[in-house]
Amino acid sequence: MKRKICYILNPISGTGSKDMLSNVVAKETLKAGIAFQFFPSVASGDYSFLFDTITEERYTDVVIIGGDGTVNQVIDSLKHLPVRFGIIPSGSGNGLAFGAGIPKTPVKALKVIFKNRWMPVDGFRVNGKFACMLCGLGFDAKVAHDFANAPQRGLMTYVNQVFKNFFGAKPYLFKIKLAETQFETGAYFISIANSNQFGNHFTIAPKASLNDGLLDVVIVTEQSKMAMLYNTLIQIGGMNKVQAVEAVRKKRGIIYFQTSSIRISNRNEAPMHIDGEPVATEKKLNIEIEKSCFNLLSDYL
Ligand SMILES: Nc1ncnc2c1ncn2[C@@H]1O[C@H](COP(=O)(O)OP(=O)(O)OP(=O)(O)O)[C@@H](O)[C@H]1O
Repeated sequence: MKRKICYILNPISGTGSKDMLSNVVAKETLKAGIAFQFFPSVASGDYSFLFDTITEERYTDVVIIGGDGTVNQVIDSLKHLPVRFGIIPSGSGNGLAFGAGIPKTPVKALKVIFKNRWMPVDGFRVNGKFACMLCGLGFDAKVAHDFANAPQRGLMTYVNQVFKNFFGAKPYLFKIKLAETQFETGAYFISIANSNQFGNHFTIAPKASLNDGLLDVVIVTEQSKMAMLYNTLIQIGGMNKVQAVEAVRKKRGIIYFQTSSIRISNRNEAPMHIDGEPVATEKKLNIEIEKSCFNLLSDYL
């Protein structure tokens, strides 16, 4: 079947000029001899208006020009259609794209798309809500909420929000429930990761794979701020080993394990984000992997 690309471009993601970017994309796609059309992203995140167009006009690929929030919304809306998804990273973090080895430079990202190689990727559900990259509770979610209210996007705004929040950060109380064990712990934040990173190559879950059927859970427990900084560096550096799930228990420092499902009682209603987008938090969370639920254009495998 002849390829036809539906580009969905978010005009407000990240900080770069979208006019320049769409010109590059159009020029390179024409050069590659592939039919295409641009569609704007929508703030509601509901792309059902594209169902008929994609089916009737036989689009084979949907390529998102945006960040993780847009990637989440587009894939959640359209993954039941027989299309492959691609990403031209142009958000502030780009955690899924970078986790899948997609380059930041648009021309290089387009090369990956034109190669037409893809891999199945897992998603997961948080109380039924779709996630493809990362769900966070606590500190990083507070940062995501403040970032969403900031007048500007981009990496520098994100870094500013991290510093602003760091000194006032407090631990929240959680109960972790796994098939194998359960325990209560105070924690600054919990990351439930499918991609290995928050974005910007900040690898909070260095052993995470996009298609192993497992979520990497990282619990940064109650400890001094200095110890938290030190242990987070150890975690990012890949020196904190993944524990066997049967051996997971309450401990100081950072708890790191892999599981296909987890239940969390969020006792103090710690704030929550899904794929970097702030969402209303919930007291009881049921989180489950959705194995190989979409195909991503990537030559990473
Ligand atoms: N046309 C639009 N107008 C206003 N907002 C939009 C529009 N399209 C999408 N959005 C919103 O833009 C927000 C941010 O998008 P996105 O996640 O792509 O960028 P980012 O936050 O800068 O990057 P990242 O998530 O990688 O950090 C999402 O909440 C999405 O709903």
